[in-house]
Parts: sequence; structure tokens; C-alpha cells
Amino acid sequence: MQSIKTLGQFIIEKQADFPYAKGELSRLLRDIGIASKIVNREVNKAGLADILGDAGSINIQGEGQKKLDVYANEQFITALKSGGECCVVVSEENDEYIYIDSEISKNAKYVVAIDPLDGSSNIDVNVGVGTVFSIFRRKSKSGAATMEDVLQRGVEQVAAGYVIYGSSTMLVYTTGKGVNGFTLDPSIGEFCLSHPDMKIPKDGVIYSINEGYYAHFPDGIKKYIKFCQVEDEKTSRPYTSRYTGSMVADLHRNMIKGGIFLYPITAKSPKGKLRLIYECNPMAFIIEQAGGKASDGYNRILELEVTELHQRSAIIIGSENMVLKAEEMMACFSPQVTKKNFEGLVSIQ
Ligand SMILES: O=P(O)(O)OC[C@H]1O[C@](O)(COP(=O)(O)O)[C@@H](O)[C@@H]1O
Ligand SMILES: [Mg+2]
Ligand SMILES: [Mg+2]
Repeated sequence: MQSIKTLGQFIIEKQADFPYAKGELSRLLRDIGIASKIVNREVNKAGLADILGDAGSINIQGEGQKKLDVYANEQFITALKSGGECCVVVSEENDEYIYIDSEISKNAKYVVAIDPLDGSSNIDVNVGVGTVFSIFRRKSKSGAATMEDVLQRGVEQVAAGYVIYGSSTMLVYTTGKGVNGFTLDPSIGEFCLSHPDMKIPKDGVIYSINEGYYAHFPDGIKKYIKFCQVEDEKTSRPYTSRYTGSMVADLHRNMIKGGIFLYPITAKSPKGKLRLIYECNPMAFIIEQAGGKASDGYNRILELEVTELHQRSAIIIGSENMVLKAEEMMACFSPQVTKKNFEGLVSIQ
């Protein structure tokens, strides 16, 4: 009989990897696991419960909030507040960061940034959606948290993960020592280790991008899309186009099969659409830990300076060789205008 390993058992076991660990991060991951199960329960019966459709409110991104966005946000914030291991929460659905000044949390060590429900446009149509989370250590010693605690670069993350509410529900996370995936077994209500030590193939034949915005893409991206569509058996092209409209679902698929996901700048989103702190950075940490690569077309996502809570970024992420090819196209056809080469350009004239 094959023994199962639950998320809780795995977390405790891996705690040994961190000699000075006191269990705070383990308990924090446990709390996120519990909230994920509660959200999963509502997602699964969304059509029956009054949880589909719009909540009638707009978030700071100017996006209409779905009822499930609001519900998921409440569940994660409640779990993080009652768990006591997190002193600040940054959420896509809250304009400002939430400092948890309760007795058990106010001096807690960790900061959590979260996209409670990713792929909101797919909620009402039963296409895979997700949750994305990123965990940092606070910078300030204790007491009220500061912007310095929340505006940290991706390289500062101590853990990151996502939950995908799809044909099955999975939680995938890293603490910087590889990536592991757990599938929820509803019959025992436990996430069980199903995908140990996940690795993304160096190459793939899947590209994921919303080609509806093609006319507004940088030339480098247009060239890369053309590159994907060329007939060339030797390089298994044309690649296959797969795009669900849920970043978590697209990245999860590409992580398992190999592939590239691109959300570049467009006329509609001149700084990109996806948010650096709770979408790009956690997914970049996971994909890099699985052997892949993540950039904004020029720079490593995890090294980008973070200056705003809901800062956006262009993102090209996935199989290493595919991202390198896309970066090559960007460098060639959409060279980055940096202060340095702008002065160079001006001096030529
Ligand atoms: O509809 P578009 O412009 O292709 O955007 C789809 C992208 O937007 C998102 O839905 C944004 O995330 P949220 O749903 O959390 O706001 C991503 O999951 C997805 O990749
Ligand atoms: Mg999202
Ligand atoms: Mg969201």
C-alpha cells in the first residue's frame, strides 16, 4: 500500500532543512493550506452557491471585483490573522497593505503578499482559477510595519506558491529548495504529495499569450510569435498556442509540459498587466526553482526594484531556452531604452 505524505507532514519534515527554524514559516504555510481548502470548497460548488458574478465593487486596479475575489480575499486574510505568523498582508483586492496589530501578530516575522483569486475572468465559466502567494521576512524589527517591509524585491522571498482550482486542486510551493506539488484528496481533506521535486523542461512546444493584443505588442514579441509559428520540423515548430486567461493555470501546464507564457506591455497596459509583488515575483521564484527562467524581456523579474504596492510588470516566463529566445528577439527588435543607451543615442545625433 503506497504511503501518502500530507502537506503538513512534508512541511514539518522539511523544517529540518532550516537549522534555526522555530516553526513559524511551517505554521504560516499550514494556515495558507487551510484557507485554500475553504476557498476550494466554494469554487467547487460555485454554480450552486450565490458566489458567481460581480461583487459590485471596484479594486484599486480599476477592475470589477468578482464575489469569489472578495470571498477568497476574506478567507486568506482571516486565516493569516488568526494564525499569528504574519504581521502584514498585501492583497490584490486591498488598496493599502494590512498591518495586523493584534497581540499574536503585531511582532510576527513574516509578510504575505497574495492574489487571492487569479484568473477572475474565468470564475463564472468554470475554467481553472488559482491563488498566488509570496512570503518575506519583515525588515523592521517589531511594531507597526512599514512600506520597507512590503516593497521588497523578489530575490528576498523566503517562500512562494500557488493553488490551482482545476480538474483537481493542487498546492505547489517552494522555500528556495526545489518545488513540490500536493493534490487535495477531498475524501480525507488533505493535500497529499503528488508531484515531488517538480522540474520544468528546458524546452517546450507550447506558447501562451493573448494574441488578441498582437497589434499593440513590442516588435520583439511580434517576432517571437512569428518564430513560434514557423514550419520547421527540426525544432518542433510550429509550437502549439494555449492560453486560458488564468496565469496560474497557464503556468502550471507549462511547468509540467514545458512552454512559455508571455504578458508583454501593450497599448492598454503600457507597464504590463500582471502585478510584480503578488503575481510575477512568486511565479518567477517557483519557475526558477524548477529550472526555468523569468524576465521582463530584459531583466530578471526577481531583481526588479519594487516601488509600488500594485506595481505592474511585463513578464516572459517558462522553459529556459524558450525565454532566452524571446529575450534575444526583444534585444534585437525592441532594444531597451535605458538612460545609458538613450544618452548614447542622443550623442550620435
Ligand atoms: O484577459 P487578459 O488581458 O489576457 O488577462 C488575463 C490575465 O489576467 C489575469 O486574470 C489577472 O489576474 P487576476 O484575475 O488575479 O486579476 C491573469 O490570471 C491572466 O493571465
Ligand atoms: Mg492574478
Ligand atoms: Mg486576482
